[in-house]
Amino acid sequence: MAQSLHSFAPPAVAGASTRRRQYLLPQLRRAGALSPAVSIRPRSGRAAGRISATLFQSPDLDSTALVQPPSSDTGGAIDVDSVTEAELKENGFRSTRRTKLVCTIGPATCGAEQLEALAVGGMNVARVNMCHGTHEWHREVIRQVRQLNEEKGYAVAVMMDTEGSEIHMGDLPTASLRAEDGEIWTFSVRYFNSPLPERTVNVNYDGFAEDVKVGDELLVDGGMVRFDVIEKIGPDVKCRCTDPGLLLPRANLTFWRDGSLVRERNAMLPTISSKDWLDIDFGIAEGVDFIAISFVKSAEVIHHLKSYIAARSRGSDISVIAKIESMDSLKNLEEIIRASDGAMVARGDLGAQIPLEQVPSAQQRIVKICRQLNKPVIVASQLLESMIEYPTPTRAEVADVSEAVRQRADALMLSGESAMGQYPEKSLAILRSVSIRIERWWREEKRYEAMELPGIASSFSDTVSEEICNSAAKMANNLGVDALFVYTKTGHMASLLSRCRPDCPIFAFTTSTSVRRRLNLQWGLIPFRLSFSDDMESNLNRTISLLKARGMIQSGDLVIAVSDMLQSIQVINIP
Ligand SMILES: Nc1ncnc2c1ncn2[C@@H]1O[C@H](COP(=O)(O)OP(=O)(O)OP(=O)(O)O)[C@@H](O)[C@H]1O
Ligand SMILES: CC(=O)C(=O)O
Ligand SMILES: [K+]
Ligand SMILES: [Mg+2]
Repeated sequence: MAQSLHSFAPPAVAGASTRRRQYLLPQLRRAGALSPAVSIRPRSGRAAGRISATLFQSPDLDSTALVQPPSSDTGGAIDVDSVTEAELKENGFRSTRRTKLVCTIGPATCGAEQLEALAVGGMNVARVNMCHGTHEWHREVIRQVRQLNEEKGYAVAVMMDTEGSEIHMGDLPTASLRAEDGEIWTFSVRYFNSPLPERTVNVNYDGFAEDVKVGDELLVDGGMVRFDVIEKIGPDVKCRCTDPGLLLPRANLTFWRDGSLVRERNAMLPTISSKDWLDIDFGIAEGVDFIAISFVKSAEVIHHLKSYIAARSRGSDISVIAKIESMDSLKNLEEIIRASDGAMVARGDLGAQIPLEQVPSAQQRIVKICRQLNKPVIVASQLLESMIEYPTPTRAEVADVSEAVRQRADALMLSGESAMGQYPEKSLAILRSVSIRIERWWREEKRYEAMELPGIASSFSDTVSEEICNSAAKMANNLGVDALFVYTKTGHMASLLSRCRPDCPIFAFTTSTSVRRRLNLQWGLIPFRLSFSDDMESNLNRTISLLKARGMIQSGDLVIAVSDMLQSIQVINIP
């Protein structure tokens, strides 16, 4: 029997069903030379060009043969996020933040001024949660972010997070309701025409009243508030509050029996509901950069969605992020991450599905697998939960943020802290300062972790890229260079460098604004948009003069450059 969820949203349009044909994704193949070449530029006088340290270079890749007319739309321009530019100028390369920051946008931050304050404060990605708000509301947020990017030179990417078909409460008559110890509340699947009776909340899952049993424990938001089920009356389930607390609109519900999570027919619910498909169509139409899929159970759903996106939005490169927040997703973790473009450790719901004490090790495992498979990973939920109400974090929260940074997660995420909290900007500032401090401590202590980075390439050309990036990152550490430069059309080489988590920042030059925004989620990357040719010599000369003119690099800086056109490693002393 098909299970159904009430979406508490306009009814799904007929035809937008979940049954879609599966298409095979054309494998992205990077064109490029296969021959690795290592060349070293003299520490002074760049005009001397590439000198004889070339290890191996095929004759047709001779630098003179590579000169090509620059692409037409070049201008002389180089685009970089204005916040990063200011940071580079002020503090120099080394002090830039490597950990990326995602902010959930909600009522506290949806205005233009607040969005700009977050952009200035270092928000790399704005997340909108489709659990809340209307398409009009989300469209307006996305439009404002894009406008800020265009007018003020930020490069904030947009992530849409699907609702997913898990069981949750409906909307509430007020922003929150407080349940007190011993109170009797009704959880109902009934449709109420008029305002909800007192101490009553809706449940979105039709099978709820049938599935729960008297004696079950009902957890709101993974245990923030708890109830015992005491009686079932048709569509109504009467519960006694045992752990008091605040009920928030659409809070997640789980029920437990004899110490384990109950997964009755709700386990059959689709990962992507019909409402989610409508939201995904909306996200594609609005050109979001990332779509995060809630409650992923298997790799199949990711393949399915990726082929759908490829068919619906030719040439677009929306990344699909798998949210790891269920037992099934942990069971199929590696294949899910392989299929996705990135993952989120969604600790809120994860902590409601597995015992809380298992969440830290799950986090560590997810972060590690993502790093090995070269997928960006976001650590999310409750990082600074107390800052929803208070202007300073608890010591324990700072320790939690530090641990995620120390694990070298690509990104940290604010949820309620930025969506509806009292101190969104302060919360972001805490993430920023803790990230910078821990990153620096790590470098000072030279705590190079001995993480094995397995080969992930599927072709010889990719293997060459991987070897080049691994070597370049190692050279960068050993030589103490100031920055790595990578010229990359698809962003792949940039992510391979990021995977190595080198000591210095990585300047990633890419020709497209969408690749540039996507790279914003990855550890240590400073994405620039720049039109470049296949002639690395002229690319480098042009980049160096553009960056020098803008005060982002200085004479005497030492840089290592790699590219996915000419597979080489160059050591450059900025003249
Ligand atoms: N667009 C919005 N409109 C109103 N409130 C919002 C909105 N987005 C977030 N919120 C509020 O902020 C809180 C935290 O937001 P967030 O999106 O991170 O929820 P979450 O429960 O962590 O995520 P998920 O629902 O994906 O598990 C929500 O519980 C909600 O109260
Ligand atoms: C972010 C999210 O979905 C969670 O923590 O559950
Ligand atoms: K969600
Ligand atoms: Mg969740």
